This record gives sequence, structure tokens and C-alpha cells, in this order.
Amino acid sequence: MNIVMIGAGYVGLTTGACLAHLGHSVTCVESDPRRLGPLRAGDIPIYEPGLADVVQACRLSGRLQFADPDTPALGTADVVMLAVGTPSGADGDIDLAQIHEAARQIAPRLRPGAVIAIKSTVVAGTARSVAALVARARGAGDVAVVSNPEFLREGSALADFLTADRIVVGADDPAAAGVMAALYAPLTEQGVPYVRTGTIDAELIKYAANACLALRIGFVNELADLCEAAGGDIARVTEGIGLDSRIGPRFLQAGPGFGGSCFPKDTRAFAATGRRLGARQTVIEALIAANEARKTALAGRILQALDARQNGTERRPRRVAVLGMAFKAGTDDVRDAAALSVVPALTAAGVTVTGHDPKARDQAAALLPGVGWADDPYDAAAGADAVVILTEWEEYRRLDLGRLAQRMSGKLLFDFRNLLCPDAAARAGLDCIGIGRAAPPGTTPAQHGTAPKGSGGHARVRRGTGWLQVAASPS
Ligand SMILES: NC(=O)c1ccc[n+]([C@@H]2O[C@H](COP(=O)([O-])OP(=O)(O)OC[C@H]3O[C@@H](n4cnc5c(N)ncnc54)[C@H](O)[C@@H]3O)[C@@H](O)[C@H]2O)c1
Ligand SMILES: O=c1ccn([C@@H]2O[C@H](COP(=O)(O)OP(=O)(O)O[C@H]3O[C@H](CO)[C@@H](O)[C@H](O)[C@H]3O)[C@@H](O)[C@H]2O)c(=O)[nH]1
Repeated sequence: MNIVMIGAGYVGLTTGACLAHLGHSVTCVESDPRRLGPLRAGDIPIYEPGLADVVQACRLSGRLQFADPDTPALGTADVVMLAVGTPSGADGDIDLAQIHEAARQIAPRLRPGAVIAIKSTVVAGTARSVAALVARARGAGDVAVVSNPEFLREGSALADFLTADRIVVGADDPAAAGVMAALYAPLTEQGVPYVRTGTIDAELIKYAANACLALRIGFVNELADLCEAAGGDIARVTEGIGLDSRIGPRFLQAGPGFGGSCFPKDTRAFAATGRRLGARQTVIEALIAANEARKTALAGRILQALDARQNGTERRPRRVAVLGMAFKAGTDDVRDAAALSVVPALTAAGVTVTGHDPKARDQAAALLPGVGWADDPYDAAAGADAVVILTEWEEYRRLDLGRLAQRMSGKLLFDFRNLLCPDAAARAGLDCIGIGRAAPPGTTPAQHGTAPKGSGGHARVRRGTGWLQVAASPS
């Protein structure tokens, strides 16, 4: 089939390359020259493991091409997929401007019977409103609009697409449903489950899936706080609950709070949809607040421990190495990453920050002025009072703690991904403060702050009898 993919970002590029890999003829259309330029030159403008090889192979086979929005490929497309951004707008609700703009651009140029498939994450009712927009632009209702949400994760996007847990297609038009079934036949013939619904249900499935996964993480993060307070160990507790087959072991890793381009924005849009339609999602509203407060409170925890290590009244400049800018390992994406909350709060408190990330340094540097950058974690740690791990990169899991300790001037190690063994850290002379387990003797136990109403986006972290004000994320 002839496919045109509008938007060659994390989803469009991966999905387009995978559809070409499955035998379709795909043109990826990109309006941003900073992305289109490298793609046309044979480079990949994002980091996604394995993607460069698939793109290269499909280009050479002639099944994958890159074009600007003027491409004639639109006129012969069987399916045009929209994989443009759907960021948060006012009040957390979705901003559909890119979807509407793309639909307006392509509508007059499609052949009758073509199908528009919305791959972007969009709120319930979007496919229907886009169908009306397209019909108005064409003066005819001869192009159907279906919902085909994407469930891939960054860092494992290829495998997530090619061996998906399920494909969801929401189509209100039977002929369009048939076209989509043919598109995905190479995967469904290999046993990938295929869920056919109406457009509204498909749109709701996407948000419900993300909300459900985010809730697990929100729950396990608060459970970690309880473990710390009670003297438990979150790893043992999640192992114990995860063996219940109704719960399962995945997505139970406590950490700095969920980030990325999807969970924060999609939970906000889900909650906003509930408010707009008079069906409040109060559980999700609480989750959003808890997750934001958690990220903000991390910096308070670091500052509190640094303060506790200052001797007497003399205050000397404090230095912190922050390892991990990406919102998770395996990607260069920093959207809503914990680092974007933690680092500005540290610098606002007068701390000198040196950052490191194996893939996301450039993206982070553009958003974090005033931060120094190091090429490896040991250089980042040089002279640092504390080292803070925010992303679960494999190279941080394998850190040589003795070497790290030698480079540092202090001995605080905040392992906010629980990558390291506290005993090994102690042997290296470091006080390793993880998530959801007892703090090492002599270090300050966790005290978890919240961002109370009217705090203007600042979190207050309980500190002795007073409150420490910590600047919130700019994101
Ligand atoms: N990133 C993920 O892991 C993921 C997974 C599933 C779903 N989603 C959803 O998929 C959508 C895209 O996400 P993303 O992370 O790939 O975003 P992205 O910002 O990386 O990519 C979107 C691309 O679309 C391009 N674009 C916008 N308007 C265009 C137009 N009219 N013509 C051509 N190109 C245009 C932009 O320049 C950009 O490169 C969002 O709705 C997101 O919620 C993302
Ligand atoms: O046990 C866990 C799992 C994840 N996270 C965090 O949760 C966030 C999201 O992680 P993940 O879901 O792995 O990455 P995404 O690439 O954002 O993928 C999510 O968002 C996509 C966009 O909607 C969906 O397609 C995917 O199915 C959904 O998993 C990151 O900050 C992770 O560090 C945890 O803290 N603990």
C-alpha cells in the first residue's frame, strides 16, 4: 500500500520505517527543516536504538522516502497517517492546532477513498471533528478519518511496534476499517491482536492505557515513600506484590516521578477532558498533583542533605553532579524529564551543577542555562559535594564507585533510580540515598514535600521545624 506519514518525529519516523520494513511504500513528510534536512541526507535526527539501521535498509530498498509537505505522494496515498505533535494547551487540555493544520493541508490533495489515520494521541471526538473539517475542505465526504493510536515507548520503539501487544483501530466507516485491516495484515498474520472499535473508543483506549500505567507508577512512588517512613524496602515490596498474577511485575519501578512526552501531557489532557465533559477524573487529577510534587521535592531533598553537611555558619559554594537528563534510558528526549525540575531548583538555590547524559546532553543544554557539562560521569563528579542519578542509563548502573568517590569532594550519592547497591557504595565511602529504602546511618531520612495550593508552582519541603521553598519545574 502507499502510505504518507505526516510528521517524522519519534512516532512518525519509527512507524513509517516499520511500515516500510513490512513491505509498504512510505513517504514521511516533515515540515521542520532541522529534521527533514538530516533525513534526506541519510541521518537520523533523533536517538532511538536500532532505528537508523531500519531506516537505512528501507531507503536503499526504495520503500522509504522523505519529503516536505508539498509532496505529490499525497495524491496517490491509500492511507495518510497523522503523527504530528499534540501538546498541552491551556488548562492542560490538548492543543490540536498541528492536527487541524495538517488536515487542512492534505484534505484537498487526497484521492477519493483515501483514509486519514490519526496516530497522534488525541482526545475523544477528534477523529469525528477532523472528518468534518476534511469534508468541508473537500466539499465532499469521500475521505474517511479513523483513529489508530500508537502505544510504542521511546527506547524500545521498534520492538513495541513490530511485536505490539495489540493494534487498535477505531473506524466509524466499514470501508476505511477494511483498508486499515489490510495495512496491518503483515502484523496480524503473525498473531498481533487487532482491536476494532469506533473512533471514540479507540481515542479513549489510548488515554486510558497511559492513565492506567501512570497510576501504577504514581502508586509505587508513594508506596516507596511509605517504605522509607516505615523502614521497609520498596524492591522487596514490589517483588512481593508483582508475583500476584493479577498485578504483575512490570511498571512497578519507583523513581523520581514519571516524565516524558506522553504520561504528563496525556494525564493532563485526560483530566481536562473529564472536566470539560462533566465526568471528573479525580483519581488522575490527584496523580498529576502527586507526580509534580514528587519531582519538585527531589531538589529539596538534595538541598536539605547538602545543608546538613555544611559545617558551622560558614557557607561555601555547593557543587552537584547530575547524571541523566533524558526522561528515561534509551532516548535523547528530555520532555518533562526529572532533570528539568531538579536542575533549575538547584541552580536557583545557588548550587553549581555539572550535568552528564550519554545521549540527551544537547537537548538538555538548550533548556538548562548555567549548567556545566562533562563528557563522562567521573568528570561530572569532580569536586562535587553530591552526585545525583536521575536516568537509569546502563553506564550509571555499572559506575566504578571507588573512582567516583575519589573524584568527589563530598560523599553524598542520590540514586533516584535505585541502580546501585548501597553496600557497595558504603564500601567506596559513599552515602547512597535511594528511593523507598532506609537512608544510610548519619544521613537525613526522606521527607516528602507537596506543592500546596497557592504556592505558585513552588513546593515546600518539610525541614526540621521550618519549610524550605524549592523552585518548581519550568516545563
Ligand atoms: N513519543 C512517543 O513515545 C509517543 C508514543 C505514542 C504516541 N505519541 C503521540 O504521537 C504524537 C507525536 O509524538 P512525537 O513524540 O513523535 O512528536 P514529535 O514532536 O517528535 O514529532 C512530531 C513531528 O511532526 C512535525 N509536524 C508538525 N506538523 C506538521 C505538518 N503539518 N507537516 C509535516 N510535519 C509536521 C513536527 O515538525 C515534528 O517533527 C503525539 O500526539 C504523541 O502524544 C508519542
Ligand atoms: O516502572 C516504571 C516505568 C516507567 N517509569 C517512568 O515513566 C515514564 C514513562 O516511561 P515509559 O512508559 O517507559 O516511556 P514512554 O516512551 O513515555 O511510553 C509511554 O507513553 C507512550 C506515549 O503515549 C506510550 O505509547 C507508551 O505505551 C507508554 O509506555 C518515564 O519517566 C519512566 O522513567 C517509572 O518511573 N517506573
